[in-house]
Amino acid sequence: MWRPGRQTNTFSDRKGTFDPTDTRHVKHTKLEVWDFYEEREPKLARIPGSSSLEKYMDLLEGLPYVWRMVKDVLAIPTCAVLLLLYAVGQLGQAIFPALGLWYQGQLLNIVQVAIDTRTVDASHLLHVSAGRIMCSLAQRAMAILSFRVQEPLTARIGRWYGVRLFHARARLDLPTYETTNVQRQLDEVFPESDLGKIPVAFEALQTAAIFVRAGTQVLAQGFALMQVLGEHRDGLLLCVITGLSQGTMWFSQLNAMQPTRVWAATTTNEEYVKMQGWRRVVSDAAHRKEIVAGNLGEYASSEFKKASDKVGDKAGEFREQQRWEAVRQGFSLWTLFEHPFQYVPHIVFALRAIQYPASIPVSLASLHLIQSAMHGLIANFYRLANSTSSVAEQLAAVRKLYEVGNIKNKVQDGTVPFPEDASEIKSSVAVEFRNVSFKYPGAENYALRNISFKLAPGQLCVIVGVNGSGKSTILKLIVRLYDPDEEEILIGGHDIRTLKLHDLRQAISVLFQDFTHFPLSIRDNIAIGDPSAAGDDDHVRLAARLGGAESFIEKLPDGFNTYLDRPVRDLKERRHSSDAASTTARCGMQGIAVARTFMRSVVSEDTNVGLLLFDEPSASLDPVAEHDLFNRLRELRGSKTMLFSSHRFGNLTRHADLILYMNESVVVEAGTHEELLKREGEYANIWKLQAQAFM
Ligand SMILES: Nc1ncnc2c1ncn2[C@@H]1O[C@H](COP(=O)(O)OP(=O)(O)OP(=O)(O)O)[C@@H](O)[C@H]1O
Repeated sequence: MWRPGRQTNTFSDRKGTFDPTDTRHVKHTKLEVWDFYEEREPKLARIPGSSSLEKYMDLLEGLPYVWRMVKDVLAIPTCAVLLLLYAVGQLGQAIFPALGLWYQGQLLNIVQVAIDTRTVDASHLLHVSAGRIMCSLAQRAMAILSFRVQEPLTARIGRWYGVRLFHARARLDLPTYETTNVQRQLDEVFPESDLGKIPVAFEALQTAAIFVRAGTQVLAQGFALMQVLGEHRDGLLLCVITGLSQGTMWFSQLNAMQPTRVWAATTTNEEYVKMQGWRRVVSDAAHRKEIVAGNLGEYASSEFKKASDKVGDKAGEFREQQRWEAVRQGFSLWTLFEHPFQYVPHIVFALRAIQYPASIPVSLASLHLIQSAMHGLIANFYRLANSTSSVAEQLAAVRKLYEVGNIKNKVQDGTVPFPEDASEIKSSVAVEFRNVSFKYPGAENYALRNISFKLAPGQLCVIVGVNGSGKSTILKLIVRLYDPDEEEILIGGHDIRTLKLHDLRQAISVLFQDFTHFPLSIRDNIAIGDPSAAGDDDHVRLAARLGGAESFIEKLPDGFNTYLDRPVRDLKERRHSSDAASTTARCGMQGIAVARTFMRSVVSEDTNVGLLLFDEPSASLDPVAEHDLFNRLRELRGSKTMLFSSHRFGNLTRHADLILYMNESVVVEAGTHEELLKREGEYANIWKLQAQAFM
């Protein structure tokens, strides 16, 4: 935790928390007026590839998932062949450069022999030259092969995992989806934008390929280099010197590239803070009036100067100080010698050339050969070392990828099929709440307390009450968006927790108050109400007609194919039509939502829906449209049980078999309209005040 002393400013690039007084894990540096705290690196972190030692634990945990991933990827059609080609390309790129190096050494031998004996073995020369050229060609061909294969491979793996991840996310229930941990888990796996994103699985394979390739290359090049060295005077000496100079250069570059760890900065220098305060006073137009009217210009200047003199030259912004510190740290005794060290091999070469003038051309060529070989070798060594840590990161990513599929839903599935007898549904279903209490996850107060009521099959229940009284929550519990904390809900005489979730939800048609429109076409928005009939255009059209949306939809230029909110934006500077269309379309949204519900419940003769739930569908309608909708609902529901929530006391309550009048999470009064009027309680009072206006 960050325990603020008298800090006035803190910055941080990375998310993280630490205690600045914990000197074992946090390093404190004074950067002029700033106190800079950074997380100490583990001691081993300087060794390339070890900076993520803790990630190796992830690596172990990730291994079983990798096995699954490999099996999955190989099972994707044609991926096995593509992967094989990719592996060949990668291995080729590792082996051919080493082979080329060996041929180059052979060429040098030929030159050496030519100088010493004045003879050339022409066929050997031809053979070696051809070998050298073939290696170059093959190396290039392997690079092209890898590159060409990568595109279809990435696309195929991406598509396969895309579908899998889509399902992993789509299947989650509400309380699970709303959990912070689950959200974090999903965020880690789903990139914000898919643009140019390489699928995690392919990235992991690619990293593994780089790892294997770099390892093979190090071995092959090392081997070839040994061969070349064995045949050249001073080869080993030149090799060691070149290796040392290049290795150290890499090492210092690597250190310079260390990523910023978790850090924070603060200042306790009061004069610096005062300076910044005055700076704001004069730069912010909001203070100008008072500065001028109060004659504060001179005073402000002298105060600023006083503070500035006290702080002196240390008054830099934190970022600026941090930059200077980085520059300061960049200089060391080693950096002084680093550069001249690069020339040591040349000096050694020059000295030897003076000693053996006859071998100058060969030595020159071997120097070049050894230098470029060492360069490649060391670059590969570092690539290898770095890829070990990224292999660990990739494995962790693969594990997360698969774990998303294992997230358990909080609402547990039941085992009892519903309805056991299909004709049961046709005659609609009974609903009963037995002393149900419920709190939303993380909420302190009850959203429902001791709710009890009973609805016989085919009855109409209207739940009324002010906003926040708990009406919607009753409907949400019936479809098991959440489970009650206490007691039980029965549907058709069964505790709903025992019923198969799919069957239960299949038997219910629900229209939520805060219904949303999917970024799909209007047709699909309606059809989604009943996936089993989604392909039937007449069915969709009828649902739209019954929902009162057909005439509105037909007036749109693209009719049922109109997108209210197009998920793919045209890539041009301005958009005219789509916005205009969506403004007009908004008016018909309610109708589309009702049509979606009807698609499931009333259009089809042999529907399996026995219970209709409407959560304030008339909230945004004017009284005439509301009256219309009520009549339509009453007509169309047939014998189905219906629960209807509303904060208005109007038309529908008079037709209700049961009215639940709710206030502050409890049912205050229950009965028919007549019964409640007779009782002259709260319902009767409010009805008298409100209802006539809507009749
Ligand atoms: N997802 C949620 N998380 C936490 N609390 C919630 C959530 N949804 C509703 N509530 C709270 O539960 C209580 C009952 O809400 P509910 O939505 O059931 O009331 P309502 O009578 O339907 O009102 P409205 O018509 O405004 O939806 C309210 O206090 C509300 O703030």
